[in-house]
This record gives sequence, structure tokens and C-alpha cells, in this order.
Amino acid sequence: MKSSIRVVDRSLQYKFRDKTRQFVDYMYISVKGGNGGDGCVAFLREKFKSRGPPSGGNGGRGGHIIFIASANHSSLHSVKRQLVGGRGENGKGYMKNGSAGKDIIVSIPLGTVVKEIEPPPSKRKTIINENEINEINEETLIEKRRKATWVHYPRYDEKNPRSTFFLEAERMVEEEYQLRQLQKKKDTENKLTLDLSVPNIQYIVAHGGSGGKGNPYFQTNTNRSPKFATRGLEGQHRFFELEIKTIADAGLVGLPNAGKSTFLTAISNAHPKIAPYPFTTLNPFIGTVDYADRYQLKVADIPGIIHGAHKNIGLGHSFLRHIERSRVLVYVIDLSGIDPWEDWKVLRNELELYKKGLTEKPSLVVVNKADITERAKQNLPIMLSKTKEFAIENGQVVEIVPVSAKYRKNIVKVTSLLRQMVEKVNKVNEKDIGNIE
Ligand SMILES: Nc1nc2c(ncn2[C@@H]2O[C@H](COP(=O)(O)OP(=O)(O)OP(=O)(O)O)[C@@H](O)[C@H]2O)c(=O)[nH]1
Ligand SMILES: [Mg+2]
Repeated sequence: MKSSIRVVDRSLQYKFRDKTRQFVDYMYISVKGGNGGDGCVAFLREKFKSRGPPSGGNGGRGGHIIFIASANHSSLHSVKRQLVGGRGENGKGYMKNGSAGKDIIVSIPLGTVVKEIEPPPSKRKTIINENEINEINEETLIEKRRKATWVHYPRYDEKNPRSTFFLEAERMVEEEYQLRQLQKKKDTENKLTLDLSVPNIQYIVAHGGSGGKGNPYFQTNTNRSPKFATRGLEGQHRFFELEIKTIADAGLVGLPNAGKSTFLTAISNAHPKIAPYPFTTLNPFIGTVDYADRYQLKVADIPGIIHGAHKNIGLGHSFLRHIERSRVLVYVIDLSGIDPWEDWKVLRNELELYKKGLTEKPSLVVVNKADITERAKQNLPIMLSKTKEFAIENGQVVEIVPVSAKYRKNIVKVTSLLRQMVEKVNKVNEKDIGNIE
């Protein structure tokens, strides 16, 4: 047994070395909105107007990072691990406001769950440093913050802090700063979670920083020519965990080589790779079953699960995330195997070890390769009697359908049964939603 696992492992390593294999269904990502552009300190200068009014434009806002749920993508491999929005443009003279930074729109596969996480330790340090500075020296802190907040008119960087107008404006900006800090604290406490389950809906996951104010903003009755403006704010920085949890109507689970991909080919329009060796399927694959009345069902085929998958043997059991949210489970079992009942037990066990209660979903058992008659004749009665016992013990109805996926025998029965089951689950769900409302 051990040696066979080792052989499987070696052949898998060989497959994974293939550089063309591009499928990612789980990743960490850092997103940062662009910084805002700085406000401008300028005065109108025209012919016969030697001392015109303040005319510095505001800075543009930084670019947002936007996630859009896309039905045309099935993998996260094309998503960059670090996304930074464009910086806003600085304001200019003649009241010209800076343009906004470029938004970054990322297509994320439908069914992805986006969870905000704590920043990694290396990024957390900067926050701790800020607190340390708090304790060290208040004066240097004020100086630092002034540098980060203000834009001065040329040669006014030393004069400004002595003027009462500037100090007044600084107090006003300080209040805004405190409010922002409060908001930031709230944001870090309330972590964002999104389920991208509706196509084409957009979410802003990191806002760009707002642009700085030009000097007309600080003009008052008494101060007609403010010589200062504010800088743009920093964009929001967040860290996310992305996990694709495919939303299909039915999910196929089975041991390697049981004929899952062949079965999917028989019932749907999909053409996954089929071959007589284990772990042919390396990535989840979704097929659509078309009915005569244009009703459609989505069925997900995943790599084979073997005994010990929860210990990362074979391809592990992380692929079960793709069937976790399907409405109906379809166990595909090789009827020509040595002990199909044992196979089903292994599958149920691994599913439970992945997530408790997963096997309680409405399920259908497809016993495949019924065309290999000698074995099928022996095994089918055993399967039928054992599942009957199981149904009585657990109070769970289990339908068993013998098929031959390769020769497309009994396929119509399976597809119509599948449809009935999915429609039943959908009806129950609708009722539940109605009750909640
Ligand atoms: N005789 C017979 N052979 C079948 C039948 N269904 C599948 N096979 C064969 O079984 C082998 C494995 O089929 P696949 O569909 O690749 O099996 P799978 O479960 O997708 O395997 P993995 O992707 O490796 O987990 C292939 O050689 C198929 O031709 C069937 O109904 N009858
Ligand atoms: Mg397969």
C-alpha cells in the first residue's frame, strides 16, 4: 500500500513540474488604493492683476482597487499578488484640479470568497513604529506630521508655522485627522468579507486617498492669501485571502479513475481529459447539462479523492472546496472495483473530515462501469442491499443508479433524477428565504 502511494506521489510531482499548469484557487493578496494628489498653492497673475486671488487647484483622488465578479474566469492565476491604484494628479495653478488616479479593476472568478486578514508581521511593524514615536518626542512627531500634511508657498515653509492663520488651519485639519483615525480603527476592527456570487457586480475593496486641498480652501475673511495647501491622503491598504468556492448545482466526487470525467462528458457539453490512470483530472472542471426545455444544470468535476486525502495524500482534499457549495453531491463509484461499498465509505469519510456535515447534503450514487458485467453482477446487489440498510439506519434517502458512462447507458435516467433533486433543493431554499423575510 505504502509503495503504491509513493509511486502516485512521484508521478504527481512530475505532473506539477509542468510549467503550463496554471490553476490557482487560493491566494493571498495585498491591495492598496492610490495616494491622493497634492493641493496647489498658487495666486492668479494676469496683466494688470499683480496680486490676484489664490488659485491653486485641488489634488485628484487616488485610484480605487475594484473587484468584479466574472463568470468568464475560473482561476486566480492572472490576479497579481500586489495591486496599487494610480496616484492622483497634483492640483495646478489657474484653479486646475488634478485628475483622479487610475482605478484598477480586477476580474475575480464567480464564487470567490474574499476575506480580509490581518496584515503580515512585516507590514505591521510600521504601525508599531508610529506608536513608539508617540512616546519618544512630541515635537519631532508634530514636525513629521506637518511635513506630511502641508504644501508651502516657496520660501514660506519656515514663516508659515509662525502665522496664526496657519495654526488655525492646522487645528481644523487636525480635527479631520482625528476623525479619520477613528474611522481607520473601526475599519481594522470590522474585517470585510465578500462573496462574489452575483456576476458583474463591482466592489471597491481599497479606496484611493482623497486629494489635497488647494490654497483657496483656506481663504477666510481675514486671510485673503493663504500660503499653504494640503497634501493628498494615503490610499487604504488591505490584505485579503481569496478562495474560489465554485457554485455548481451538482458536484462529482469519486476515487481516481472511477470515471468522473467520462460521466461528465456523457451528461454535459464538457470535454475534460479522460485516461486510464489515476489523477488525470488535476483542476476542477465545470460542465453544463442541457435539457430539452432549455433548463441548464452546472456540474463540477474535481480531481480524485483517495483514502488519506485529508493528510494531503494524492492531491489532498482542498479541491473539495469546489463541491462544498453545490446543491447536490454525486458520488461516482467504480462498480468493477474490488469493493465499491468500501470506496463509498472512504469518500464519505474524507468528505466529513474536510467539513463536518458535508455528507448530509442530498446525494446520488452513480455506480459506473456497469458494462463490465462479471464484476457488476456481483457488486450491484451488494451495493443495493447495503445502501438500503444505510438508509434505514441514518434516515437518509440514497438513490443508486447503475450506468455506463463510456457507452452512455442509463444516462437519461441520471440527468432527470439530478434535475428533480436540484429543483427540490432550490424550492426548499426559496421557502427558507421567504420565511426569513
Ligand atoms: N468500461 C468502462 N470504462 C469506463 C467507463 N467510464 C470510464 N471508463 C474508463 O475509466 C478510465 C478513467 O476514466 P476517467 O473519466 O478519466 O476517470 P476519473 O474518475 O475522471 O479519473 P481522475 O480524473 O484521474 O480522478 C478511462 O480509461 C475510461 O475510459 C465505463 O462506463 N465503462
Ligand atoms: Mg477525471
